[in-house]
Amino acid sequence: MTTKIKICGLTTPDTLDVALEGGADFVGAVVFPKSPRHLEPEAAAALFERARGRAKIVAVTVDPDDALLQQIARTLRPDFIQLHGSETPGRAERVRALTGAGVIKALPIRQADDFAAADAWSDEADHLMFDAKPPEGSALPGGVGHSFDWTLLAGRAFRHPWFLAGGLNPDNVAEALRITGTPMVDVSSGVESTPGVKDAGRIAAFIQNARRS
Ligand SMILES: O=C(O)c1ccccc1N[C@@H]1O[C@H](COP(=O)(O)O)[C@@H](O)[C@H]1O
Repeated sequence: MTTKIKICGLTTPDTLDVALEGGADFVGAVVFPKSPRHLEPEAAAALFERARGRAKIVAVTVDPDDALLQQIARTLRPDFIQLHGSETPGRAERVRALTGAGVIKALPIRQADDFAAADAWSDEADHLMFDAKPPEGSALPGGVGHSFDWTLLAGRAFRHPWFLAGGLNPDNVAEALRITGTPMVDVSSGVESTPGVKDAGRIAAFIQNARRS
């Protein structure tokens, strides 16, 4: 089966177009003011309209309150809300009701027992995303280019197609696919020249290398 690809934290028309022309399946807008990739919902809506119907639009959020979810639903109208904070499974139903979007839940992984949280989400999330636990003191829960030990995924099965995230880049995505057999990959800082600045060549190379694997 073809690997599904999500390019996250896009902030410019040029780099969004490279992702779309390369055939990205998901494109992500980060709505989190502490992130160097942050876009206000209205700005994200204006930028991502060109992606509608071409790739699934994902709003990446961290513990969003109801008002923010409603604002995102009204403006950006994403296909998915990515929950990248300490949301509980009980929150998913409310997220769906407020936004009409599907739910991607990111779970931070450092060691084998971190996968225990996946069980409680298996009925609640459309897709789980296994991302590396960020280093101590990091201001961001994701988007920091940190990876976890991919062999921790060996022999695990999940109810829905899931994403591998954290520290992926054009040079390691083939190996990540070989080791984990993940059906979906997600990348942000690994296709940037500096934090928050996407690099068109790296986006194209990432997609090409993921597809070739
Ligand atoms: O990208 C961000 O700034 C961000 C902010 C807050 C929550 C999540 C964020 N990014 C997500 O983290 C993954 C992994 O990032 P990376 O590839 O290791 O840089 C990214 O794809 C986003 O889904």
